[in-house]
Amino acid sequence: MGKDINMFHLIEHDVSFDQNETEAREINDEFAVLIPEEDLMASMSLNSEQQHAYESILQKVILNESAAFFIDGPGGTGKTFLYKALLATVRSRNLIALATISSGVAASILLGGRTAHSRFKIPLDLDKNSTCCVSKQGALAKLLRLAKLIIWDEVPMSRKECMQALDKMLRDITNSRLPFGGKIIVFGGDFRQVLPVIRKGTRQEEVNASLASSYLWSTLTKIRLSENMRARFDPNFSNYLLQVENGTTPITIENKIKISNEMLIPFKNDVESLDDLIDAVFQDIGSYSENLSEMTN
Ligand SMILES: Nc1ncnc2c1ncn2[C@@H]1O[C@H](COP(=O)(O)OP(=O)(O)OP(=O)(O)O)[C@@H](O)[C@H]1O
Repeated sequence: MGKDINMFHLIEHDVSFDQNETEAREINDEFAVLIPEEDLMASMSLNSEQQHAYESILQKVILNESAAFFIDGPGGTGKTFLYKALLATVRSRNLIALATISSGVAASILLGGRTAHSRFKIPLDLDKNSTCCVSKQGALAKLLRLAKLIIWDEVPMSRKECMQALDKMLRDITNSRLPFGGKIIVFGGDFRQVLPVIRKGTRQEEVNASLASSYLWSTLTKIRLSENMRARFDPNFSNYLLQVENGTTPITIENKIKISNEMLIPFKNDVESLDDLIDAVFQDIGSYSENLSEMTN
């Protein structure tokens, strides 16, 4: 547990926080999250797989029906694009949608995004009986009960006990036996990317630690995205990426991935080849300072 600020005697009188004020702040902060125009428009340019996911999830929000999804998609298939469309649509109806993600850096990609550990108060030392440090009467519990949609991206890299702790806590604060207390949860990620880190663990131990090995896995509706939107104008490259992720690329004798010749920049010398590489990857790098969104995309 954190320390009480009053222990440090920084000022003469004790600092106390009013429960109602804290509640109001937690909730107002969520209502105050900006909704970018481009996220609102995103729902109009979804591909057919994203559209199917978007409609299935939104229908549950509209009907207020319990549901838990897993969006399974290799890198670049538009998972983040889909979350942005969902968050914007739900928030534009003046409803609370919480955006969380397993890693800190990535939390900044989704507006209002927080790490799942911080948002749900998941303890760092976890075992199968752990639950989140959320008081049933507290401000966070109230916010979670109000939330119409909870998104947790990059879930394959978190240990299953994290999602199980969330499940237990939500059942507790909602007094419900339904998975995740009947809330609408969208997990997403790609098991081909990063699995939970287990110190000196074997591949099997990593798999056993992941959500796919949890009792929760069978309760999730799986929706697959397969069209690589990042490399959609380059089908050869997008097929190649999929082969790498599926472990089906040809490998060289040193057990390294073989990159096909058309993807290689021929070596001339250190300086020229580095320039060629930068030009090939970034094309018009000088223009990026004027257009940040082009750089991030
Ligand atoms: N329907 C769409 N229309 C136009 N652009 C899209 C669409 N879906 C995704 N994109 C674009 O494709 C790129 C990849 O999408 P996104 O970042 O959402 O993929 P991702 O599945 O989250 O990838 P990763 O797993 O690598 O994080 C982004 O530039 C995004 O803006």
